[in-house]
Amino acid sequence: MSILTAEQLTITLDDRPLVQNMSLELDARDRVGLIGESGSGKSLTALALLGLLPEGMRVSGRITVDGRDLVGAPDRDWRRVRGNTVSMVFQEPLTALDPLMPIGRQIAGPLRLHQGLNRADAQTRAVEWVRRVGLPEADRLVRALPHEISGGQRQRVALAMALACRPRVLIADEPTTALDVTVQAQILALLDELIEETSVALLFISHDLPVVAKLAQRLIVMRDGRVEESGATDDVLRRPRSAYARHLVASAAQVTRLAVGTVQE
Ligand SMILES: Nc1ncnc2c1ncn2[C@@H]1O[C@H](COP(=O)(O)OP(=O)(O)OP(=O)(O)O)[C@@H](O)[C@H]1O
Repeated sequence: MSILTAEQLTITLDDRPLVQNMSLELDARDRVGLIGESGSGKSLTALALLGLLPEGMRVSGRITVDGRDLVGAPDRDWRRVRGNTVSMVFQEPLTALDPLMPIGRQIAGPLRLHQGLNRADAQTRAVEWVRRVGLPEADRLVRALPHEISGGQRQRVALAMALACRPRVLIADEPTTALDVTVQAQILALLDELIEETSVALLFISHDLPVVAKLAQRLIVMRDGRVEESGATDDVLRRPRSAYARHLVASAAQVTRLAVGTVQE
């Protein structure tokens, strides 16, 4: 049985469809990339999978976690899943972090809530995670507030928070878009290592095809709220079927050629 599925997922606001008939399936160790231009419905899909859609949006279709349909389920059922079975990181880590709480306590919070660890054990685990995500002086850093560390470090903390409870699915929505290119590459390499090590299934959302292609084995291409094309990453890159996917691949190839040209000059 798949861990997480969406079937015929449709999201509407005032009868206007924003996402239509979206389907996806995530099994253990799957790495799926969701790609499309701005406004294509990627983030709303992610929020729907977490039961976090803005007020007023309506969802139809099915979203199952371990076979159980959660569309229309009460928030207490979603809370049991969110941050536990299905976890997330977003573009701006500050949105996930409490500005007034030391980062160690923020990583420890979900461990106490979902895994029932006591304060001391949760804090010890938080220090281990801070170390694991490559942050220096973990013992000291757990006492820092989010604004006292850099953007890249904050995204490492967000990854630690997301993975500490050993979720089975990680949804990462543009997790490196706000970072500069060097830091972006470091976070992607860390993410790659962590998902390999923890066997977590990954849904990686981005508008940047080369970034997605590096991490994902399968791609889902969205446009105007619909799935335009999906398939193995290699197939989509080599033989894009839809005009839109061809355009994405051609633009990415052009950017790569330009970048290579710059290096050679
Ligand atoms: N809170 C909201 N209220 C009204 N419309 C919204 C809201 N959030 C998103 N939309 C609309 O839903 C559609 C899909 O948006 P979504 O944010 O999912 O796109 P996206 O592919 O994630 O884009 P981006 O890459 O810019 O984040 C867009 O037309 C957007 O304008």
